[in-house]
Amino acid sequence: MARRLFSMSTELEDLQEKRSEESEQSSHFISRLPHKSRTPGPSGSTTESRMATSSLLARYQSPPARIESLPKPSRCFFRTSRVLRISSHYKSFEVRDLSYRPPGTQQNLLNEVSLSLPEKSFGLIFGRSGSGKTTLLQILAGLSQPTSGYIHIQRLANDGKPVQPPEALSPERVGIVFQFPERYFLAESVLEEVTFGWPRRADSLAKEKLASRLEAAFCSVGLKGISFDKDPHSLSGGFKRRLALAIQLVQKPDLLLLDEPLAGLDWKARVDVVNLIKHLKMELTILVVSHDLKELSSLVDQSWRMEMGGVLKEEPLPV
Ligand SMILES: Nc1ncnc2c1ncn2[C@@H]1O[C@H](COP(=O)(O)OP(=O)(O)OP(=O)(O)O)[C@@H](O)[C@H]1O
Repeated sequence: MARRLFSMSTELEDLQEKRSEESEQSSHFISRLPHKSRTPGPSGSTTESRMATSSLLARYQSPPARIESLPKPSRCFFRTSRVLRISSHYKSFEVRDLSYRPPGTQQNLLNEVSLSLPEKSFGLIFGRSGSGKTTLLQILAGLSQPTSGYIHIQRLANDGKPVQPPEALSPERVGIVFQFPERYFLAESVLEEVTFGWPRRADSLAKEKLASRLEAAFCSVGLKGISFDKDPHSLSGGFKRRLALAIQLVQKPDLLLLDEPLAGLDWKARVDVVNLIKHLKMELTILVVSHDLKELSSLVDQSWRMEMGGVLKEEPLPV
């Protein structure tokens, strides 16, 4: 499969020429959308536009990121099975005293949010609609700048003590899959969708690397063997989510953010996505915002409630 992908490189270059034109059109599209700092009204339309803007920005500014349903995750899993780690250190994602007030507004949407999540664990944020959960994910993905506070990676010894000063978390190391990611698919084929935003003139080594990452990502979400010519809009709900997830996994993120990964899926696709996330958790640190607490509860290592006014409190899932 990697060889096949590699041989598609010329096609890819043509495609990316086209993409550059599309990119201009998309920038135009972005400029036509309401500015992210504009105060949205209560209706869904402005929120929808905001999400579309963020989705496009995520795919242009940082390596692309987003999810879907499936047959069992294939065994050719991303970086394969769990490796016995003989290390006295581990990493933890740390958010400290993070506040956010959109430019031009008078009120903080997030207020001194702090959380820490050890690598290869699963964190879940729940809470009422409008409390600021998605806003937090967007900041962690680097799509908005916090007004104050820090987002760090901290290396810790097994006794939990820091072994060196914290490093800033680079947005390139973060993947984000928005709610209903399929609504933001832009391309007419799976190949175009997944290669959106790839470097236009990659050398053959870089292309080979991307092709092998793509193979691993498709494998890990159970999309191996899918036709690259297929229209992504014609995939089932679950497969669209898988494609959106694969787009993010190509970049090998350290932290994967999922906003309502089960929203809008039928029961079978929901079960599939939960199983897929369970497998991904062996390799990645995952932070999810969701109202589907029951279905995700078996995966949760840590959970927080976001209270109205953007105040985050560590709290077990309600039973
Ligand atoms: N850039 C912005 N400017 C002004 N207000 C904003 C901006 N972004 C988000 N908001 C508002 O902040 C509040 C929190 O929105 P957010 O989408 O983060 O909530 P949420 O907890 O994820 O809600 P839901 O569970 O419904 O998805 C909402 O009232 C939203 O309209």
